Amino acid sequence: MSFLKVSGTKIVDKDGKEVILRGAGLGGWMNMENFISGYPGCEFQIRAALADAVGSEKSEFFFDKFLEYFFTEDDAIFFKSSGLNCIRLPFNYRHFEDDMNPRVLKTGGFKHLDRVIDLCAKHGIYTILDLHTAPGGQNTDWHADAGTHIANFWNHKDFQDRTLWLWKELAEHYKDNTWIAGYNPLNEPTDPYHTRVIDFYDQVYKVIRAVDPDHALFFDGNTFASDFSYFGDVYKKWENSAYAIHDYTLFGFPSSPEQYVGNETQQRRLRRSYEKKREWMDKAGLCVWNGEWGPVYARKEYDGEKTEAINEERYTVLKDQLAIYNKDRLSWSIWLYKDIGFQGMVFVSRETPYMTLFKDFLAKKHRLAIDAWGADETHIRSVYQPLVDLIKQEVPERYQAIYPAPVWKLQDRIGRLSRNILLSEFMVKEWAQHFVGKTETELDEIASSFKFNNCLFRDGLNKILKDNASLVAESA
Ligand SMILES: O[C@@H]1[C@@H](O)[C@H](O[C@@H]2CO[C@@H](O[C@@H]3CO[C@@H](O)[C@H](O)[C@H]3O)[C@H](O)[C@H]2O)OC[C@H]1O
Repeated sequence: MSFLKVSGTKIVDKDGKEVILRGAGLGGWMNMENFISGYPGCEFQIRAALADAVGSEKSEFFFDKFLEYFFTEDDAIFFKSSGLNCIRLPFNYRHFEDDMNPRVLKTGGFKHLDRVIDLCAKHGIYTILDLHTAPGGQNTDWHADAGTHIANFWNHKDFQDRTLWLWKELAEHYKDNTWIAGYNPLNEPTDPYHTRVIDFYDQVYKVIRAVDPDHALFFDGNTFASDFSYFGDVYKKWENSAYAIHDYTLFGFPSSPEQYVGNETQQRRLRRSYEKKREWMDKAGLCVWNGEWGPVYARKEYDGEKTEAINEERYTVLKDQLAIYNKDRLSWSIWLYKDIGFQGMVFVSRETPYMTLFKDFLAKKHRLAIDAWGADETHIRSVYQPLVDLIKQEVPERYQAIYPAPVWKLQDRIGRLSRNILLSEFMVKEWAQHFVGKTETELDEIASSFKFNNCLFRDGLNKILKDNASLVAESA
């Protein structure tokens, strides 16, 4: 077994044979996220709140069990049987470094990461290591686990230096592992100046290469992996590197401007928005990896009778995206492998202890639209409209678009700050309170809700992925 390499526009094995990586992201695991696992706000907040509520011993026990059950050998077997060959593994820097004890490696961080990498390898699945959360927050959203919309990673050299230190440690640890297809040094940067991200990549490239000359690097574009327009000819300095877009389309979300029927105009729009993201790579003849994409799905408990029709529409979007990717022989990683029922290939059954315990709380979260991802907030829009109106009235139009505009419209910014950050913050203790008085056995049962055999399958999605795997195998 030898390392995969980037050669021109392709990923190849040791014989120069093309390998197309098709897989999914293990979001919500070593970087937990609100809509994936059902808590409010950010991971660092719920971890602190749980420790406050039940003590640090029980809290650590619960999270360790959660990490263990979230991905086991059954998951690897199912994943492989879906015709997929690569898992993107997002992780939070906090597993490896404590903010109060910087630059001291927490070796316990490797416990589950090593375990899952080895399990995947055993079943012939490559992995890509994705630093989803860096000190200070490398982007403006909840999944950077910073608790704020200011991506302070770009404002403090020390946050960047700590991340360089961490990548050196990780590269040392994994440099000989040929089942790791590569490193994805930073998920979805949002650098308002567009240049600091390139400087950082250049530094991280050097730090990793000094200890690990072999693994491929996958660099996300700026502004949530969508924009390479400032990258110029920097690629000439970086060998064995691919470039990652995240190809989400509005058509796959409740905020879609129209019903998606896959007509010619809609397909053209789908392709155009994808091509725009990869323009720079195509001009320079570089390798593209689509590190995240995929629709979200309707749920019976919230969307009622419309559920099936909505999901059929989303599957049409999914198939049309796959057709585009197949034509380009694109490597991709769909978002998401497992969650509590919004986007994952598999999801925790509503009958489990976790979902029963949080039934009412989850309904409240949905009613208040506090998770930003795929939220339909039309029913509570009037509450926030006065704030939108006030800003529109008092702030000159030319100052209303703050980066990451235009990706974030004024309405989105207000939603992120007022619901996803502020309102969520008020619900953190309430989430933790659900665990008070539970014994270790009960905590174990709650965590085991995330085990593969306690999950249901999103059959429509899995069938499309499996059929696609057979299709591409035939035409290979
Ligand atoms: O952890 C993931 C996270 O990586 C992912 O981030 C979001 C990606 O999409 C961003 O918005 C898109 C920007 O480009 C436009 O063309 C698309 O229409 C938008 O969807 C969004 O701001 C990021 O938060 O999201 C899911 C998380 O679980």
